[in-house]
Amino acid sequence: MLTTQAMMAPQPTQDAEENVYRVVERIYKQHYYTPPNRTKPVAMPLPDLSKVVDFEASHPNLFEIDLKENQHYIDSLQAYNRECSGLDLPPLEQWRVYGLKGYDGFMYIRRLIAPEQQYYWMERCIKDYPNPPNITNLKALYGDDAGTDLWLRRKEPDSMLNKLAWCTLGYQYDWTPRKYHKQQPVAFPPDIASLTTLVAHATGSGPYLPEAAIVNYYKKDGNMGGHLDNAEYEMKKPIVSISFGCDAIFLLGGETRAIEPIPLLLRSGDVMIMGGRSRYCYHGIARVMSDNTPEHIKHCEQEEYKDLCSYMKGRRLNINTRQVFERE
Ligand SMILES: O=C(O)CCC(=O)C(=O)O
Ligand SMILES: [Fe+2]
Repeated sequence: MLTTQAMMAPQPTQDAEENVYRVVERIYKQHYYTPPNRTKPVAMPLPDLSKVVDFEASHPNLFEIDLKENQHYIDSLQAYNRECSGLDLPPLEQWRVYGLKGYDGFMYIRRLIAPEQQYYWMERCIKDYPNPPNITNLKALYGDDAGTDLWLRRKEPDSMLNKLAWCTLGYQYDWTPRKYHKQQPVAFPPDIASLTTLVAHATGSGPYLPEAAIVNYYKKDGNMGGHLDNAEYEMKKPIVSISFGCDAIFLLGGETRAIEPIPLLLRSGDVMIMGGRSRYCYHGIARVMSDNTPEHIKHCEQEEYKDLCSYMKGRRLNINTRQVFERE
């Protein structure tokens, strides 16, 4: 997978029929144009969003999934997780889980992470995860320590916070050969491990060992090109993907770019489980909806999170985890 446009390998030109993924991506992407009497480009108006699947509304391709069968196991796991990292998730019977027709193994949990908890995760993403020994996109450009204390140093003239695009946790993925380094991984954050293990168990994908994660930092109107995540040796285990900040239009495509992708609206606090067929499908972020900063971020009432929330206006964060190696 590729996180910044700068890192994207040039794509061979394909006609529209072969690359319908790209065609749909262009529809939703933020475009700019420079009117004749202006010097600065202006944003084009929003495209028609009526085809975007919104998990907050009903849609013929969505169906609700009942997880109650796993209740006993999840109760104990949840108690354990709450103790070790204070994840304050709703009880399982309140989880609203959706499946998507045609994508066996794909699940979407709506509003799993309450606004209060979202502040915690956004703070971790911005203040902690980019610090060494974790690796960020800044390392290749500015050296090993470039990701250190980005938040504390945000007001310094040479602050690099705005250039942060991704950080990798656990087993380090090397973008050039597109492989994982098998050497001793960097310690995986226990809070992300608890949350994603719990989600995987609750949705029937346990045991799950999150061994690598990517945190993506999207700027205003940002996007991520369509890609496959197929570098993991274990592909039967899902990618667990969590959204924070502005809404985004995610495209879930097929096994090739010739299959038309479905646009999905991802919202802050929602969790997506890309398992089964969807684990092998092209996907990406066509657009961050920067005008839709959620209320609890736009008008944060909590003193300690006000600065963080003001930074998050127009932005989006995503944490996604992978089990890299086959076990048992
Ligand atoms: O930001 C997202 O929701 C998608 C991220 C993604 O696909 C990736 O990092 O591989
Ligand atoms: Fe991906």
